[in-house]
Amino acid sequence: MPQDPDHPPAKRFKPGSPFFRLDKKPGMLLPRKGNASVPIDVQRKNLPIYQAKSQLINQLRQLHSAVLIGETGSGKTTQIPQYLYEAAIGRQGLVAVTQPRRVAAISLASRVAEEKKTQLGKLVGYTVRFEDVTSSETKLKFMTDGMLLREAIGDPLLLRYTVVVLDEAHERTVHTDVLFGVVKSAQRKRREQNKVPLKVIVMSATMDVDLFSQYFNKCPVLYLEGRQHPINIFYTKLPQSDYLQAALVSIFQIHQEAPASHDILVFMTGQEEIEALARTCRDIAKHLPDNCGPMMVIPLYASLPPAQQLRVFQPAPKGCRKVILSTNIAETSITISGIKFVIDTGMVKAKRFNPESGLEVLAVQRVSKAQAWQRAGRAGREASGSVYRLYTEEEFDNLLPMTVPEIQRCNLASVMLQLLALGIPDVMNFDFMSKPSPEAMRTALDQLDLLGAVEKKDEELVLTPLGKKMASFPLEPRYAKAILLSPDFQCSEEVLTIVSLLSVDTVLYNPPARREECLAARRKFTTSEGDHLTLLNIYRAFKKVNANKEWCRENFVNSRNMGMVGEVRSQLREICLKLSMKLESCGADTGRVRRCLAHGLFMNAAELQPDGSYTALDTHQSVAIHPSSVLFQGKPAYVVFNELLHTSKCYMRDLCLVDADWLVEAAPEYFRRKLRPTKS
Ligand SMILES: Nc1ncnc2c1ncn2[C@@H]1O[C@H](COP(=O)(O)OP(=O)(O)OP(=O)(O)O)[C@@H](O)[C@H]1O
Repeated sequence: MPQDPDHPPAKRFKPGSPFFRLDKKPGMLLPRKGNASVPIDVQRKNLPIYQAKSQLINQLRQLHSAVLIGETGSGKTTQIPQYLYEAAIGRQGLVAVTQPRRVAAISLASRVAEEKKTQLGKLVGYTVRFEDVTSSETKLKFMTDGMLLREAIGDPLLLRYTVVVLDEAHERTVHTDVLFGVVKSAQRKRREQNKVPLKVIVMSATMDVDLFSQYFNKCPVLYLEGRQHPINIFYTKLPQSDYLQAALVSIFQIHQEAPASHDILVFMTGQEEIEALARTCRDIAKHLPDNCGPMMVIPLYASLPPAQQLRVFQPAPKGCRKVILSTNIAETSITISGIKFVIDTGMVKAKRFNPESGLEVLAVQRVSKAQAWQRAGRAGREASGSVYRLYTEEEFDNLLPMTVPEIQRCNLASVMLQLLALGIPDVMNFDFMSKPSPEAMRTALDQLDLLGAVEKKDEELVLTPLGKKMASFPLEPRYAKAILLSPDFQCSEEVLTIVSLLSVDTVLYNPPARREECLAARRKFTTSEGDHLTLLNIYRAFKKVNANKEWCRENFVNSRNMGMVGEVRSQLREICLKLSMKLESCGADTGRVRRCLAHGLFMNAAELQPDGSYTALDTHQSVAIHPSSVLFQGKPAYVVFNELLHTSKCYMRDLCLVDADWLVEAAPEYFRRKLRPTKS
C-alpha cells in the first residue's frame, strides 16, 4: 500500500497523541493509481469503475432494475450517467440522477459537465428547489429527490425519464423512501400500459443490498470492487467527553504538522456549533507562530445561502489551509478538492418521533456505521487520505449498522399530504420499503384532518381544496395552512416573512464572548409577543435600512441568511399569487399575526401550570421554554411553538404568545378534549 509521502500519519502523530492507528480495515484500503493533476479524461479512466465499464453497460442495458454497490469514490455517480449516455441507453428520454441534498446535485452536475466538456445546463443540468439549470438539450439531469417527487405530482408515470438513478440510497430520507415507492409504481404501470420502459438503478457505497434488491422485484445486485486511494482510519484511545474540544485539538494538531495544501473537513451537528467553532478557530489561528501558515475556515450547513455553500469547493489561496466545518450535508456524494483529512465527531443532529404522542424532536445523537463510512469516504478521493474518528474503535463497533430510515422517526403529516397529492388512493397501504408504524401514519392523517386538509369521499380519503393548496407549498402542512389562512386575518405579508424566517436556520448571531452587547442590540426588537414577532421586527428593520451590512454587524444579524430569507419569501409569495390570494399587511396590528399562527400551529400549543412549568396540550408532556426564547422570563399562559429540542429537558423553541380563545377557535373539538384534563 503506498503511503502518503508528505504525511505518514502513524509516524507524524506523536506518542501520547489522542489517536492510534488502525493498520487494516477490511475492504477499506485497496489502493489504485493516483490521479492528481492528470487530464480529466485520464482521471476518468483511472477510476475503479472504468475497469468494469463494458460489463456494466451490458448488464444495465438488459436489466429493468439494478442495485449497484461500490466503494465511496469509485466513480458510481459521475460515471454511470455518462456510460448510459455514451452507450445510448435510454436516449429516448432523460436520465434523472437523484441526490438527497442540493449541494451534491449542483456540484455533481458541474463535475459531469466538465468531464463531458460541455456548458452546465446543456447536455448536463440540475434542478434543485428554487433553481433549474436545464434546457431542451439536457439528457443527464441531477436533481434532489424532493424535486423528482414534485414532478411526480404532475406526471406520476415520470414519462420524461427513461432511467432514474436513485443515488445514495442508504440515506433513507423521507423523500428518498417515498420516491422509491413512486418510481417502482411508475415502472410497473408503464409496463402494464405498454409505454417506454423505465429503468431504475439504485446506488450507494453503504446499503443493505438484500433489502433493496428484494424491494425492487428481486433485481440483481452489481458489486463494484476496489477503491482508488487508500484511507487511513484513526480512533481515539479513550472516549471523548467533549467532542467539540476534541475536534478543536485535532484541527490544530493537523494544522501544525501537515503541509498547508492538505485541507480538513470536520463533521459536526449544526449551525450554532459550527459558527462557534469557526470563530474559535479563526481566533486561535491569528495567534499561532508564523511557521503555521494561515487558515481559512469555511462553515457548511443546509440553511446557508446556496452561493455560500458552494464556497467550500473553491481552493484556498496558496499556502493557506482550508478547514471546512460541516453538518452531514457534506457526508455523501461530494468531492471537495484538496480534502486530505476528515475529522468525524461521530455525532449528528437528527429527528426522533414518538408516534404515540405525535411529537417530533430534534436531538444530537451518534451516527450509524454507514454514516461513519460515508464521512470517511470524503477523504481519499484525489489521493490518499486520513480520517480521525473522535471516538474509540469499541464505540464504533457499537454503532447501529444503518441509520434508521427517517420515515420511521419523523412526523408523517408532510409525507401523507404528498402521497395524497400524488393521487395514491390507499395511503395506509402505500408500498413503503420500510413501513412506518400504523400509529404514526394514523397520527399524521389525524393531524391533516385537524388542519382541514383531508376528507372522506365515497369511503376514500382525499385532499380537500384547502389540502390541495397546502400541497403546493414546499413547507410543512402547518406553515402552509398559516399562509393560506393569512388573508382572513389581513396579515399575509407578515406571515410570509415569518415562515420564510423559520425556513432558514437562524438569522441571528449570538457570539458568547459579546453576550451583553448582543442582548442590548436585540432588546430594540424584542417583544413580549414572542420569538416570531421579534424576528418580524428584525426583518422589518433590516428592510428599512436596505439590508445595510454595517447595520447587520451592529445588530448581530446574519446578513447572508437574511438574503436567503428574501429569496424564500419571494418564492412563497409567487405560489400565493398563483393561487390568487389577496396579500395584505396588518401594519402595527400584530395580534392578527399571532392569531393566524395559532391557527397553523395549534397542535404545538403549551399551557402554563400553577407550579410555573409548561405542559404540551397535545400530549400532556412536560416541556420548558428554551433559554434562547424572548419569552424565557415571561411565563405567558398559552404559547404555540415551532419545535421541541431534547437536551437536558424537552425545550420548546421559537414561541409565540397566543390566547386560549384562538386555539379553541382554530380547532374547537380538539381543544374541548385537550384543555379539560390538564389542570390537576
Ligand atoms: N468535483 C470534483 N473535483 C475533482 N475530482 C472529482 C470531482 N468529482 C468527482 N471527482 C473524482 O471522481 C471520483 C469519483 O466520484 P464519484 O462521485 O463518481 O464517486 P462515487 O462512487 O459516486 O462516490 P460516493 O459513493 O462517495 O458518492 C472522486 O473520487 C474524485 O476522484
